[in-house]
Amino acid sequence: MASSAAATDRAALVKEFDETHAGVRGLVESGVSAVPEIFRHPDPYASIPFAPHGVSIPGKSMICHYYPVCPEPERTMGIVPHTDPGVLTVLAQDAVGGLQVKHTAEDGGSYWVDAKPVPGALLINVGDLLQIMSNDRYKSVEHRVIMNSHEEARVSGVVFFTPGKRGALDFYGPLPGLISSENPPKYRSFTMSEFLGAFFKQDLASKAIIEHFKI
Ligand SMILES: O=C(O)CCC(=O)C(=O)O
Ligand SMILES: [Fe+2]
Repeated sequence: MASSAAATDRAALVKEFDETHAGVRGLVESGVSAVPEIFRHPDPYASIPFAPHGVSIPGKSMICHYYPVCPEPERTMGIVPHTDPGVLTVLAQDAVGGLQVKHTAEDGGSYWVDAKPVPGALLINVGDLLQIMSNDRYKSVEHRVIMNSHEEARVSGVVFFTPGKRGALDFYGPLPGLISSENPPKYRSFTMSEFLGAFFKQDLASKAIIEHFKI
């Protein structure tokens, strides 16, 4: 994150620029070919461990899924049951539907519930890392996609948020503030490279990562 001194300097420079009334067109007309410093924003996520990842910020990745029309949808699966490995997932689906979430009832029995498409809505999934960081306060959600249409292809867009800090000394595990003698850690700590290594070694099996780091 930029220091407050740097932020103040930038604010002063922007004000000075505004007062010239040159505007961006003025800059172009005077032949400026590189983006001036005042238009370059400091990375607001630089000091945040769970930074979302855009063009240059590690920790966020986007996948778009295309599920083609299937002549026998009941004989296949769009995506097999799994939990997402990261902290949070943000998902947008079209109107075709097919996403299902596993619900476990109080008697321990479980069944699949349709996550019906709602126009304009984004769906947020808790991932394995959030389950670990919260020491099981939040549980990662098991989900799958069934092929439920004979006529229409399905499209979804998914953004996975994972920690941006991936150094050899950046450890993850249950957050210290949540741990006490009544609530001892249920998971050991690990680096992101160990976590991602464990994820890529397994197939998509639900909760496998959670089990891997359990104490
Ligand atoms: O397509 C969907 O609705 C779900 C995709 C998904 O679960 C995933 O990419 O992890
Ligand atoms: Fe998923």
